[in-house]
Amino acid sequence: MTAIATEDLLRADGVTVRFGGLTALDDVGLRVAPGTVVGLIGPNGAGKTTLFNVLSGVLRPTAGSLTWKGRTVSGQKSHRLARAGISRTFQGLNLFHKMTVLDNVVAGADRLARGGPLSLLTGFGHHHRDEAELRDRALAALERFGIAGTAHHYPSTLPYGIQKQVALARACVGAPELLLLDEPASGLSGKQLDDLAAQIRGLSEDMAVVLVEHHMDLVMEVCDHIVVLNFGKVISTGTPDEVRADPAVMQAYLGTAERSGR
Ligand SMILES: Nc1ncnc2c1ncn2[C@@H]1O[C@H](COP(=O)(O)OP(=O)(O)OP(=O)(O)O)[C@@H](O)[C@H]1O
Repeated sequence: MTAIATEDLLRADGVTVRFGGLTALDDVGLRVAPGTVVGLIGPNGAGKTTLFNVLSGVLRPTAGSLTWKGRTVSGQKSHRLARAGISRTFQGLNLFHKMTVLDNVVAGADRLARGGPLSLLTGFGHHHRDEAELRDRALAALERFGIAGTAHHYPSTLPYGIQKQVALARACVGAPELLLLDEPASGLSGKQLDDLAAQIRGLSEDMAVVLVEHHMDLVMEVCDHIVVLNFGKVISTGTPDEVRADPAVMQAYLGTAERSGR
C-alpha cells in the first residue's frame, strides 16, 4: 500500500476495463470528497455499472488505480472494500429471500462484528455479544428507514418500494463512509421519488454517496457533482448546472435517442 496526501475519500485514476475486444471503460478518473453526492450518468452501455463494479471491488480493472483515504486499494476484493467502509446497493437488490428482513439487515452490519467479516453468516469466530448488538443496530436501521414493522417478514412478500428500502437499510447499517447506489429510483414514481431525494440528502450528512441513475430530475436535485460517461469515456464533469449546459452531454443523449429511433 502506498500512502499519498489527498482530501478525497475515494479516487479512481486511469481506470480501463476491457472485455475481450470491447473497451467498456477507457482511462476514467473519478474523485469523491467526504460528504458529497456524486452522480454518474450516461446513456445505456456507457460504462456506469462497470465503473461501479470496479469501485466496489467486484471487477478488477485492466489498468488504473483506486485510492481509498489516501491508500491504494487497487485489486482488493469487494469484502475487503466493504470492511474498509465502501458499501453498495445493486440494481437487482440482491436480497436474501430465505432470510427475514431483519436478518438481511444484520448481514449488512457484518463489517462491525468483532468475530470478523462473515462471522455472523458462517458462525466462524461467532460472538454472542456481536449478534445482540448487531440485531439492535439492524432494528435501529429499519426504524430509521421507516420499515421496522417488516422486520420479521420475508423480502419477497413485500412491495418493491419496501424491498428497496430494505436493501438501503442493509447497505447503511454498517455505517459506511461511502455508499454506492445503483439506480435507486428505478421502479419508483411520484412521492416515492421525492422521498428518495430527501433520503439521499439525509444520508450524505453521514457518508459520501455515488449514484448511478437514469432519472435526471433526481440526479440534478441531489448531486453536488456529476460525471458523464459515454462509450466508456468521461465526456463531461461539473455541477448539475454545468453538466446540463454542456453541449457534449446533450449530444450524447441525442445520439442515443437517434440510434434507437426515439
Ligand atoms: N461482463 C461483460 N462482458 C462483456 N461485455 C460487458 C460485460 N459487462 C458489460 N459489458 C459491456 O460493457 C459496456 C458497458 O456496460 P455497462 O453495463 O457498464 O453500461 P451502463 O452504463 O451501466 O449501461 P446501463 O445504463 O444500460 O445499465 C456495454 O457495451 C456492455 O455490453
